[in-house]
Amino acid sequence: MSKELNYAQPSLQGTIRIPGDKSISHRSIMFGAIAKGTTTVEGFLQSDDCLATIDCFTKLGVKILVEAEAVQIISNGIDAWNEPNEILYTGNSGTTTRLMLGILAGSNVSTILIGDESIQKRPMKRVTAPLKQMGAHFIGRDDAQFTPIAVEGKKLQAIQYKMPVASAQVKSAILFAGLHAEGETMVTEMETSRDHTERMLLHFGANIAVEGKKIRLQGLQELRGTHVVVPGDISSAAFFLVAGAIVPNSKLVLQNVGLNPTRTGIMEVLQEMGAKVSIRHLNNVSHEEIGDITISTSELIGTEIGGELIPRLIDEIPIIALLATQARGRTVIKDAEELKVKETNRIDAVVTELKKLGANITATDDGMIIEGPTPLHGADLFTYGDHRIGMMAAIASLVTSSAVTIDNEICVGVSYPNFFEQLSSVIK
Ligand SMILES: O=C(O)C1=C[C@@H](OP(=O)(O)O)[C@@H](O)[C@H](O)C1
Ligand SMILES: C=C(OP(=O)(O)O)C(=O)O
Repeated sequence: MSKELNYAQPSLQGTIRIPGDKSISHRSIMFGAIAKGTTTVEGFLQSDDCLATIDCFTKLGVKILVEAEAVQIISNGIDAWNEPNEILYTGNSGTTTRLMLGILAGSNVSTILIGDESIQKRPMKRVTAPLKQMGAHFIGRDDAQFTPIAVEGKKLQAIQYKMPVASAQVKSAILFAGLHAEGETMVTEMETSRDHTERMLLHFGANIAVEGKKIRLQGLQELRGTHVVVPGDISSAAFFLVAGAIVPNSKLVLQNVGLNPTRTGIMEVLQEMGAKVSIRHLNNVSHEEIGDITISTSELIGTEIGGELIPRLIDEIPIIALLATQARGRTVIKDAEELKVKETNRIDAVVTELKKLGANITATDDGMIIEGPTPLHGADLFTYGDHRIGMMAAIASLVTSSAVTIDNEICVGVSYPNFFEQLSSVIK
């Protein structure tokens, strides 16, 4: 369904409680299903992607009760799962698809995984190849590069794996498989990526050792159900961080934001660009840091973003590109080829759509170059069915001189179902 966004010179004021982190919500269900006993989750993100994860485990016979943000998972452990009589549908979710491949590889069930049109184009060999080295058995298009993929659960062997790509999904798929493999699995990262899997392993009582970019996990450990509190998603907060900084006369307080350092690249970029941003009420929940962030309208300057920062802000790049259109000077985003294999090719999508609004932005092989500040005007924008492109377009419309229309507002439900309600609540 298309949506017209027409805000006449708004200012943004107020407080938003940021909904649950998508990565942590997925993992809370996965670990709850693997562990023996009852797991309770608080602050769960009821978005399309996370519900796809719940649906997969329900089909495997795990009992999962969802009541708004509270979830209860009752499981007798991975060995008690049923062989499903239906195909597991992972929807639009790369995280569900790749992590499930790692989990199912070492289970004792046979299953088939399929996703939506976007998932069917996203590369899976980055997980199926190392998992095969551990003894996993997959059948799928192009040597298990693309879904649908059939998985026959097998006894696995530990692996020592040096990652060729900075990806938390690849790391996590191997760690999940390693948990059900004989011996000690060691993963060495190229760059540090989000470490929610490692932290949740600790939270569920597993023995895991992390030394710099090396992670060691002893196989065949039994996990026990526990209570998990999910912090707010900094990738969702990012849209309001940028809105608060670029919309005139604005001040926003974002509560309950996850501040795990493997995710806070956008905070460093905002500070580097001169944004008026501060953090208060730092706290810890379930092995994750949280806090409240205040942001106000700022004079911004261009910056360079690359190297180890990229995995720590990978999903925020579309909205950071919009931020850069309103900053003085040049912003260079590099080392971000991974954007090409997200829900859509996010280098092409961001550059094409921001150009329609009048931005001075050029695609490069591994990112983009933006010159600013540029006044933006309205246009009909295409989301490519990608939630992060849809939300970037909505935030852009707050600073355009005329209306922006987006072709699909529903896609925001993948990670942020109440995005438009929360946006409306702070527009004055
Ligand atoms: O592990 C995760 O929860 C995620 C890892 C990242 O993907 P990659 O591992 O492909 O970089 C990120 O883009 C995705 O939104 C969530
Ligand atoms: C890339 C994303 O998620 P996934 O890989 O789980 O589809 C995202 O949320 O931006």
